[in-house]
Amino acid sequence: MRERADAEAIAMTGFTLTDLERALAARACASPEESYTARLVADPQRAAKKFGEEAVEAVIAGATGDRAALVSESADVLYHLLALLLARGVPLDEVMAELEGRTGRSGLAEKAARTREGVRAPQVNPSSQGGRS
Ligand SMILES: N=c1c2ncn([C@@H]3O[C@H](COP(=O)(O)OP(=O)(O)OP(=O)(O)O)[C@@H](O)[C@H]3O)c2ncn1[C@@H]1O[C@H](COP(=O)(O)O)[C@@H](O)[C@H]1O
Repeated sequence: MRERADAEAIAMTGFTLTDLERALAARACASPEESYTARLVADPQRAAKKFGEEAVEAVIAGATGDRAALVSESADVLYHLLALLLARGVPLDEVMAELEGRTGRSGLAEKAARTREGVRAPQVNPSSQGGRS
């Protein structure tokens, strides 16, 4: 029941990562005294470090099965990932295009296509725009 209620609440929000990306871009030029985003964008190394810290916290929440913490930490991860992308001049659209290029091919098929030495086998899906790292 709880999970169904959560799903209904999620369906009601129209807020997207693109909305958040726009909000961060608007804050990036603010004073670092006024904006946490501006601090991160001014210092990509710090943005990367914070992203890593938040990712680890999400890992712990996921491993322990703490649902509320996983939601909260996932929000931190997404925020910090967008801040890192902004700091490094990578538009979210570029990441989405990378993901779109992976559609139509199972992750397991891609994994199986790799050689044991880690050398990438030729891509067999013509719709795929690029490989995975
Ligand atoms: N979504 C977020 C968001 N999520 C997390 N955080 C901040 O991320 C920080 C990380 O949490 P920590 O506990 O690690 O913070 P900390 O220990 O104080 O951080 P450090 O001193 O280690 O850098 C906190 O200060 C949170 O407030 C966020 N800060 C901003 N946003 C969004 O960005 C918008 C602009 O924010 P500002 O740039 O601060 O105006 C906001 O309106 C929000 O929409």
